[in-house]
This record gives sequence, structure tokens and C-alpha cells, in this order.
Amino acid sequence: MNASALRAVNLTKKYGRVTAVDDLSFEVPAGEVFGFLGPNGAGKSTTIRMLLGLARPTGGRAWVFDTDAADVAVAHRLLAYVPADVALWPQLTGAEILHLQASTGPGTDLAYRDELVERFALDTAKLSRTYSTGNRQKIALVAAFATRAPLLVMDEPTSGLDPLMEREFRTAVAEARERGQTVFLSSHQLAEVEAVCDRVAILRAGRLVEIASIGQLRGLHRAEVTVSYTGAPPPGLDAIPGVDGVELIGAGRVRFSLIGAPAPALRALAAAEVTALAIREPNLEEIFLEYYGAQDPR
Ligand SMILES: Nc1ncnc2c1ncn2[C@@H]1O[C@H](COP(=O)(O)OP(=O)(O)OP(=O)(O)O)[C@@H](O)[C@H]1O
Repeated sequence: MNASALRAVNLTKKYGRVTAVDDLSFEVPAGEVFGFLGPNGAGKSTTIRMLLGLARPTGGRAWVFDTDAADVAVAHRLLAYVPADVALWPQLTGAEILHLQASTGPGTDLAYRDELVERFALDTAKLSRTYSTGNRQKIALVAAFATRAPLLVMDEPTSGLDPLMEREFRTAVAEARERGQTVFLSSHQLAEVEAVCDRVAILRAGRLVEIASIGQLRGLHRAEVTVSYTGAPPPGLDAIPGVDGVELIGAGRVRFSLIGAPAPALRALAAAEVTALAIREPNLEEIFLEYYGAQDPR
């Protein structure tokens, strides 16, 4: 089997004059938990629809492992999908739906599924038409996590979940990773992506603006450094590459932002009598805002 669980090459989708996805290429190695981020209208759902064979690309191609994404009969044996708006058969109970999905999908671990039903606090005896949005989402999540499909594709899967269930979701993603499943997770919940993903792709106006591990992303963005010292302030900070916004904040404290390797700044600090040093790395939300900040994404 191919070492890539998902591969997009020059994937493009135009709707009339709107280019929803523009020449997108990326690869998700098997076993990775991959975050797919972007503001509203960036092209995430359109990309997912092409990866699932639900929309035909205007240009480019996508593969699910070795299978062309358009060959849905084969590709969908390798994946489980949780859509953003979960629609269930209204006249079936949760249990009946889980049974149906286990018997038609790519193979289900029934014991694990029953454990997930407990952990997600689902009452599966109810008719699904009585379920809230969050409960419909939980049925779709339980059905997907319990499959042995090597790839799980999830589009905004936790938007309707409360914080306790969000925690279960994170645990279930970690368990999927331990089993070697690949998870492709489109999300607006940046703390969640930060907590569970190995790498993230950031999309803007249909184009890939960044693809990197969370650690690499932090390295590309500003960290905030606060230094306490006695005696004279550390000299020459302003002139150090990567150092910006040097600011004396009260007696014996200086703050500045830092991009890149900290070694030159640390050498300058060594000339002062430093009593405390704090480096706060940006979180994913701050990084995201730096990409999208003041600008209109479209
Ligand atoms: N069927 C369609 N016909 C015309 N334009 C479309 C269609 N589907 C999507 N678009 C346009 O393509 C662009 C990308 O939309 P898409 O739904 O993929 O974004 P998204 O990143 O998933 O957004 P969100 O976070 O709001 O779900 C938008 O400008 C949207 O208006």
C-alpha cells in the first residue's frame, strides 16, 4: 500500500468565475493526524469533496492511498467520513444506524464501538430524528472511529460538541493514531488542532499558504520574550536579527519579540545580570491571526 494516505496534485475547482480551490498540492503520509485550516470560504469543504469523489476537479488529481479519489467504489473502502452537517435516517434509532454502518462500511470493531457509545454518553435507543445536532455528530463520530478504515476524513467534526465530549474526541483521535489510522481533520477549533495534529495545512483563498508541523509553525512566528535583570539592561538587543519591538517594562524588565533561533539574543542577554527569563511561544490561534489578520481572505 502507498505510504501516502492522501495525495492532491494541482487540485483545482472552479465554480464559474470563482476559483474555490487553486492548484493545491499536498500529501498526508499514512499514520499522520493532519489538520486542515482556513477561514470561511477558503476552500476546505470543496477540497474534501474532491478527495471524497463528491465533486469533480476542474484540474489536477487526488488519490486515497493508491486509488484515484474519483474511483469511489474502491476509495471508500479505505476511508470513513464525518461530514460537517451530519444527516441520519430519521426513522432509525442510533443503535440501528450504528448497526447499518458497521454492516456496510469498511469493517467495524464492535467492542470498541460499544465502548465509544458509553464514552460519548449516547442513548442509542432513541430515534435519530429526536437527536440534537451534537448527538447526530456523536453517532457519526462513533461510527467512524470504530471502523478499521485506514483513513478517517472529518469535516468540522466537533462544532456541536460540549467540552467534555471534545475531550473524548481528542482521546479517540489519539487512539486512532495509536492504531496507525490516518486522520484528516478540517477544523475551526485551533486549540483542538494544536492538541491533536502532527502537521497542519493552512489554506487561504483556495491556495496553500503553509504546511508544517505545529513546532515548525511556531518557529516561523513571533515568540514573546520577557527578561528580568539587575543592574544595566542587556545591551544591543535592537540590532539582533529576529529581535523586534524591544520595550522596557518597568524597572529591571525588558520585553521583545523573537523570530527564529534564540541563540543571538541569548548571547546578548548573557552580558546582563539576568534573574529571570520567560519565552512564550505563539499558540496556533495567534499564528492563524498572523496569516489572516487584517486582510480580507477573499
Ligand atoms: N457549489 C458551489 N457553487 C458556487 N460556488 C461555490 C460552491 N461551493 C463552494 N463555492 C465557493 O467556493 C469557495 C470555497 O468554499 P468552501 O465551502 O470550500 O470553503 P470552506 O473553507 O469550506 O468554508 P467554511 O469554513 O465556511 O466551511 C467559496 O467562495 C464558496 O462561495
